[in-house]
Amino acid sequence: MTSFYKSIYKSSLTLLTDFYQLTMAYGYWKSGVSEKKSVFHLYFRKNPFKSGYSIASGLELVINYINQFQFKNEDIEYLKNLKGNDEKNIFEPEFLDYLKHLKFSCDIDAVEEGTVLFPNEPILRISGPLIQCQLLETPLLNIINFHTLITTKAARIVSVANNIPVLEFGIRRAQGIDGGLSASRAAYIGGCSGTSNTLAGKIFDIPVKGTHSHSWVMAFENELDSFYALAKVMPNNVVFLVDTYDTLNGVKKAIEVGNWLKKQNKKLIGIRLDSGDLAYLSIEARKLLDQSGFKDTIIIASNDLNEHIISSLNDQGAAITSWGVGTQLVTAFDEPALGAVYKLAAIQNIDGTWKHSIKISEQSIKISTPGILQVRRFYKNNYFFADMIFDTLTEKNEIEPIIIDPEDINRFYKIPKECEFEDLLKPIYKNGVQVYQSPKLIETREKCLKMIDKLHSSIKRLLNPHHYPAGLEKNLFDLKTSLIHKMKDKNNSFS
Ligand SMILES: Nc1ncnc2c1ncn2[C@@H]1O[C@H](COP(=O)(O)OP(=O)(O)OP(=O)(O)O)[C@@H](O)[C@H]1O
Ligand SMILES: O=P(O)(O)OC[C@H]1O[C@H](OP(=O)(O)OP(=O)(O)O)[C@H](O)[C@@H]1O
Ligand SMILES: O=C(O)c1cccnc1
Repeated sequence: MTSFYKSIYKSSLTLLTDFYQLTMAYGYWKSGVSEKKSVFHLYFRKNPFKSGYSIASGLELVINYINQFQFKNEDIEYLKNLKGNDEKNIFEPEFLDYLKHLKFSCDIDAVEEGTVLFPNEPILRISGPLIQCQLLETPLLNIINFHTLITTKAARIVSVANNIPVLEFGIRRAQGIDGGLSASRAAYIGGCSGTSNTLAGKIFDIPVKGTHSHSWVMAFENELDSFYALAKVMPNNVVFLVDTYDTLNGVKKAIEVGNWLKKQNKKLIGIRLDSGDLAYLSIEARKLLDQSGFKDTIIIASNDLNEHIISSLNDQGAAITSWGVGTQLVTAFDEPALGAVYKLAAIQNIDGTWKHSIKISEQSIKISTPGILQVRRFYKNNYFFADMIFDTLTEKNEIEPIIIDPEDINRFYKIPKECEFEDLLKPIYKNGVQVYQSPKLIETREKCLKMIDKLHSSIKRLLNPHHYPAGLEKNLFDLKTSLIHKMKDKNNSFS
């Protein structure tokens, strides 16, 4: 998949960053702090779509990005010629030389793709020279924000689809070429069964699927001729779009051609409905198909579907056996950005000890969490029980089995002794060397589906999902509270 990056983006992606990252990098270098060891976390503050959970996604693309991270001659040439307001070069040659020889040397720990995750839990933890951590902020957010958003959307759609396949049909309405490719990949991780996006199929090894469009029907004298033509050209892959003129009439014509296919020892695989009342039409279509002996013929529905419409159609008893979902999935239509952030959480002192860093805000949701964090997931009876964010600087034997939600201190939970646990952040890079290999995409998809099974149904429901118990380990909560008080005192004092 790395070759995909090389072929689509022929030149380097290192400058795919906000310009202020480069000016700050210059500032760190000039101030002599560029090599100070620092720790940053990437996390989101709230689940998108009013969901009870999210799914971490995008790590393999992060790895691809990091593996090409290097200032190439062409990047340096570009930066060299940038002028400030005074018409002078912004960056001095020694700094550009430093960038030219910069070699990625950070540690990265990450939550694996397809993992269920909750607000404030780091998806990525980056530790290393301040300058490198800073330069990575924008691209890491770009990749993880979009991927996690779309995988979460797909998981929600798949979760209401009652084990019926969901096909991703979105490339025509996606946010540009990379938006479309990334969305196809992310949607597959979230449980979609295939994509109509053939390049995504080729690059990411996702099953490609499809029917035909209205223009196929319109290109022939009449609907019946168009169905016969398709049946003759592709007798093993016949799915007719039946709504070009009149849906139920279209179904009858599909049945006529289906009978012809039977005589050729072939099968009418399916029909697709793309307009009108999908509940009523699917039920009526099913009756017509069954009466004519086409009990196995599938009914695919499409038309601006989303998780709410699919859920409603199921409640209405719709006889749909496959869903085609495009626009609303690949654009995350109802909430088009995840809003994950990247915050400095600790910085090393000269003596090797760590100084905790915190960002204060009037909005408690925006106050960052200090420390070198890890996420511990507790299990009970094979279900997720609770998640604890703790500071790895806290001595092991001092970690308390109590978690407190920093946004609502009335939500605190005691972890029973019998709970098993797993730490979610896994080593991906150590001192700049990759120590993790991404699984195959199909394995990530399976893992994601299995993991969603371990979530209690109350957390998965679309409307007002139950709040999953997650929060800060007690010591970390206390540390954060005392730092907030300290910072407020310090910044409010006029002496
Ligand atoms: N029974 C149903 N219950 C709830 N929503 C439905 C039902 N049937 C269709 N929808 C959804 O309603 C929305 C609008 O459907 P509508 O029937 O107005 O479209 P349409 O008439 O086919 O229009 P167009 O031809 O522009 O696609 C779509 O998102 C569709 O998926
Ligand atoms: O509705 P989505 O979830 O995005 O699914 C993809 C849509 O793309 C096609 O529509 P087309 O571009 O032909 O437009 P139309 O059906 O709306 O006329 C297809 O018939 C679906 O309706
Ligand atoms: O193959 C299909 O049926 C398809 C593909 C893209 C968009 N809508 C439908």
